[in-house]
Amino acid sequence: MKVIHDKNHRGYTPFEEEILDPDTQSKGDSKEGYYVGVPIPESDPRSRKPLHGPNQYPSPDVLPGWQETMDHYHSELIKLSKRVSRLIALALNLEETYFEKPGITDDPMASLRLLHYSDEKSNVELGIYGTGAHSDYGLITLLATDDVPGLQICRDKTAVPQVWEDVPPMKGAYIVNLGDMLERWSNGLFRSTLHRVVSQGIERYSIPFFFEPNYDCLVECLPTCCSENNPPKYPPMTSGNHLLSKYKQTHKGFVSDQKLGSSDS
Ligand SMILES: O=C(O)CCC(=O)C(=O)O
Ligand SMILES: [Fe+2]
Repeated sequence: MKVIHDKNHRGYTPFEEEILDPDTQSKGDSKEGYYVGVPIPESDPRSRKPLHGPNQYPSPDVLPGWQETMDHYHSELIKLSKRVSRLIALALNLEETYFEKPGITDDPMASLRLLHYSDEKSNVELGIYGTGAHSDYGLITLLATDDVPGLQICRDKTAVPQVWEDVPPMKGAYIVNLGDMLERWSNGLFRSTLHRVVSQGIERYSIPFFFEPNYDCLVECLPTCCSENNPPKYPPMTSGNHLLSKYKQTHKGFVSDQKLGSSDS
């Protein structure tokens, strides 16, 4: 297929291509998806960075208006994510626009993903999931779902055994999941949400929007989140390296080329 998932992490991913919890799952997630990122033309110098480049759009003859609709929705979700980030900044005793500052999310690596789950029923004992347990990688995720249940969260990631709760679908609302980078920035004050999809044997559609900081943004403990008695718990890391290492672990089909600035971590 021409629009298959490419080195810039855009396009189509087939069923079972992603495996979000390799330790627990006996096979890949029973979902297919389509990634749409920030559209960056080849002529733009930013396209030399890993995970940056043009989107893959189906031909307008097949899906007229699709490109315009996706690009518009994507850009609206960036604006909404920034508004939500202001609440988080205020809660962390930071300037309201802290996360919008140059170098943080002024050139974000935001991915919209159109997901379709098959009617395969999940089986927790056999390690078969719609989506294996994971937390998202960035700052926040805005998740829109249809009215088919299946999403579950685990409030306490460290509890043994883990307790999973259903998240009922809510019309017209986004589910906001906190990501790993926010957990690291806030020194664990905000914890990234552990979640999974246990499919009920009914097809399901969802659209997560992953709002991730600039590729080169260094995510390190915020000054308002540490003290002498509460030193930083996580080493600093860049947003880009975190994403690249996660994609390599969880996507069978992901092969990033060695563009400027990419490194394994
Ligand atoms: O389909 C859902 O409700 C969740 C999907 C998800 O967690 C993800 O793609 O990261
Ligand atoms: Fe997720």
